[in-house]
Amino acid sequence: MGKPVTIVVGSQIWVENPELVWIDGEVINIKGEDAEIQISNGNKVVAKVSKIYPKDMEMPAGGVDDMTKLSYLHEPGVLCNLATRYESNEIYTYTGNILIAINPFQSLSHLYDTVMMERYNGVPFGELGPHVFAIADAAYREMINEGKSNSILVSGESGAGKTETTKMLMRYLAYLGGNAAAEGRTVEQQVLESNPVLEAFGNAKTVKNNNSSRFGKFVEIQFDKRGRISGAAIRTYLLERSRVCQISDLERNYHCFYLLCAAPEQEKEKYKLGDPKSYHYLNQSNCYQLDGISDEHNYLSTRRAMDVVGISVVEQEAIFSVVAAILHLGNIDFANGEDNDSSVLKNDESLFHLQMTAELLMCNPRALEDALCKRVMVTPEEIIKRSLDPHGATVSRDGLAKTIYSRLFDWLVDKINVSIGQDPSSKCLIGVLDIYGFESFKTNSFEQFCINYTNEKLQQHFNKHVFKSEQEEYTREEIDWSYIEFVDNKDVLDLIEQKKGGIIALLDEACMFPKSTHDTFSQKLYQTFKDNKRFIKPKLTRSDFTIVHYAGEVQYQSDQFLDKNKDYIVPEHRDLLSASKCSFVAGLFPSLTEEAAKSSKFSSISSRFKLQLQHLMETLNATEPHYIRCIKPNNVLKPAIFENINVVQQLHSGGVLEAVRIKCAGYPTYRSFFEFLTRFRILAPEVLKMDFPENEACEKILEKMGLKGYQIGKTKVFLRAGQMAELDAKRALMLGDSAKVIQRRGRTHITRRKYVSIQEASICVQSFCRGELVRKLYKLKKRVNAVVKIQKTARKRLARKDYIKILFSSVVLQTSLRAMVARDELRYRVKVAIIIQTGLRAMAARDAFRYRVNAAVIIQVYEQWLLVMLLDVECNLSRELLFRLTWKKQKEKRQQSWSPLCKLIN
Ligand SMILES: Nc1ncnc2c1ncn2[C@@H]1O[C@H](COP(=O)(O)OP(=O)(O)OP(=O)(O)O)[C@@H](O)[C@H]1O
Repeated sequence: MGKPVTIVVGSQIWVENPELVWIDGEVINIKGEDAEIQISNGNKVVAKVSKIYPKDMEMPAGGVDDMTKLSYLHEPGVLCNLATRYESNEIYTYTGNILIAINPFQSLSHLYDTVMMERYNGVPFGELGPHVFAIADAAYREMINEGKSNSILVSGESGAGKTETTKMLMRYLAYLGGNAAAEGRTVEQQVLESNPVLEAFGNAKTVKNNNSSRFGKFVEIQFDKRGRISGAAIRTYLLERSRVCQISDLERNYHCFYLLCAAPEQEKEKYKLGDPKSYHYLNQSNCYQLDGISDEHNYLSTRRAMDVVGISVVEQEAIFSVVAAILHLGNIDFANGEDNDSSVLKNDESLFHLQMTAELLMCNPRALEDALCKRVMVTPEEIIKRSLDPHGATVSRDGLAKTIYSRLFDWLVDKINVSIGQDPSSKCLIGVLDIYGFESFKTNSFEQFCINYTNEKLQQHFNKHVFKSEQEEYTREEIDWSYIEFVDNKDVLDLIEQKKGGIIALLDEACMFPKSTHDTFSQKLYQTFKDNKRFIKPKLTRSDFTIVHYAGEVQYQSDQFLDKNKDYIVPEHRDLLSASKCSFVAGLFPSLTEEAAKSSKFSSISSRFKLQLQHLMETLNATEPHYIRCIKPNNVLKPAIFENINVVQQLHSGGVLEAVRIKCAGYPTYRSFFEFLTRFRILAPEVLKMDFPENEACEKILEKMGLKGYQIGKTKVFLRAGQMAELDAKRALMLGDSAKVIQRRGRTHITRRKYVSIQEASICVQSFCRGELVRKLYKLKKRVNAVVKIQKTARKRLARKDYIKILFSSVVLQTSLRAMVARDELRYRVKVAIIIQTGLRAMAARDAFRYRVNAAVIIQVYEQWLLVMLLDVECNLSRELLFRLTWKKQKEKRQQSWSPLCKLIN
């Protein structure tokens, strides 16, 4: 781990926290060895300076896709990066070339579709984001290009996603190396379809995983020269046999039992099967159904998969007969027999199940009962048949069930292997290892011992590989790495597997010695390993022992070690089944002579397992390994929950933090010259001014900072653990000082700008206000004017209306008056005229009268005149003329007196 080196007041750091494992905060005070920290949840804590780690404040918000890009490669940094990425559903992250896969517990189908496969096909490693396809692609390319076998090791705790990851790997490899136009069952189809078959018989629901593989698996995919899949082989490791007879609550037995109980009625009838609740091997737990899973449907798909992998219908019938026989076998109960320590079938029900078991296994029911209730003891003198008490018979029954099931499983694996076929001419293979991760429970038995032993083996392989790849990087960069210490767990492995005096050897020895008990075995262990640092005798127990594994201490309970280690089949059981009339059942139990020929020596589960592991390690050592570490982010199996405590534990047990430690033992941080100069030029600006080559410039900076032990490679600067932090701390100080100046100037600038802008703003506001006021005033004035105008117009209209009214009235008045006057005048004139006319007429009449009178006078005169005058004519004429002149003058005088009246009339 990168040691915290330079922590100063103001440093951003990580400090231990009981709930979150690590929490970030800021150092606010340092007193000697103690630092006072303001943590991000608002509290203050005091911690030892040596126990706090610097936080990378320049880490991108979404985290980095490769842990080696972290400036500080330490546990909190790794954890924070994983949590950040998981939050945005980035479930894959590299640590160098190790892929960390965090179980999303939700379908992310877009990550695994054909488009994604096409994207990753042939793309150099690291060019695209971290992905399981990238690992498979790298393995495939390496195999094709360098002609070297590769292996992909997938590990993690139960439910972490190993099997899912393995399936994705196999799908991708089948995509890369598949025969597109092949007819019938192709090898890759068979390899892929072997999964559901193995899962049906080797997987079960546990509290940790609804589909937990109860065995380890190494799938070798063989390729021909053109990179096409030409064969495959599946090796399995350590099937959990005890599950067949014993299950805890909330767990289930192997899926195949439930699938068969959900088979179509006519099939169930054939095997005389009923409800799962009626079978002892299934009803020890109350869990029968899995949420969202249909056993009925899975039964049919398992049968289909069996067809694809080449298991004939007859063989399938035989397989399910054996599965049904095991269920019936479990229901055979025993009661005390007549003799002491003897047993008999408990009741008719047991008899029925015994008969069904015998029928399905095609063996003699009597012989089956004998095999369960009796033991044959061979002594040098004679062969004795001894009865077993009910408990002994039950143990014998369970032993038989376990043996039959494990042999059935081995047969399935062999069959799949034969059916898929191996390619003897293949030179290259890709092996995919899906193996149980490190386990540490409250009670740890023989199974956990074997599992943890496997993990120690794989850890050693992992350490060597990580160490080697580190060395390769150093060699590429031509730097000296000779003094880097190799982190090894050889001492734990020696403790377990050493030929002489290792735990396995002592266990085998105990198993061979008939009088051994777990107590004597434990005492032997305590005695032998009392000085071993990796072995602890726990206080307060008589037979437990603790091993200090690379991932932590595990306390084992040794009480069942001896029984579980015995790889032993009761001869009566073997004789019974090898004599079965069913060739399939007989084939599962080869006769003693054949088997004895195979192995004459004593065999124990642990030593057989050790041998298997040795073979596995040999295979792995001959390949180029790639590692995938699966992590289970929470125990509630729900998406989007990241429990730091769980994850840290798994990072430890999966060796990720060990890999980090190996890196830290060498040069955990390296940066290209450019990156280094970009980040640290501030520490020696004068160096950059002098135009040195990049490597010299880096060296000058490091010298100036007084660092020792770093190395300058061809393209990169390699720093020892903590040096990055030291440089960063100095950079932080310098940045701090510069920041103060910048801040001061900045603040001045900002304040000035603020002032100016406030000023401008206030002017703007003022002018706006003024404008607004004026606008309002103008508006008011405009309104007043408008009002005045309106008033004026209104008044005008009113006045005009009045005027018109008055005018009209006055005209009417005038007219009336004038009419009246005219009428009066007319009347007056008419009167006058009448008067005048009367007067005139009267005058005229008088004139006419006078005239006539005159005329008559004249005439009379004239006549007298004529008479008299004939004599005086002349005198008369003058008189006439005179008269006429006088009359005319009178007329004119009258006319003159009448003229004003005539005018008035006119
Ligand atoms: N990449 C993934 N995408 C979606 N779901 C996943 C993924 N990986 C795992 N899971 C979910 O997690 C469950 C457990 O995964 P899996 O069976 O692969 O775990 P495992 O590590 O093989 O466990 P065991 O050791 O018990 O067999 C799966 O059934 C699936 O629901």
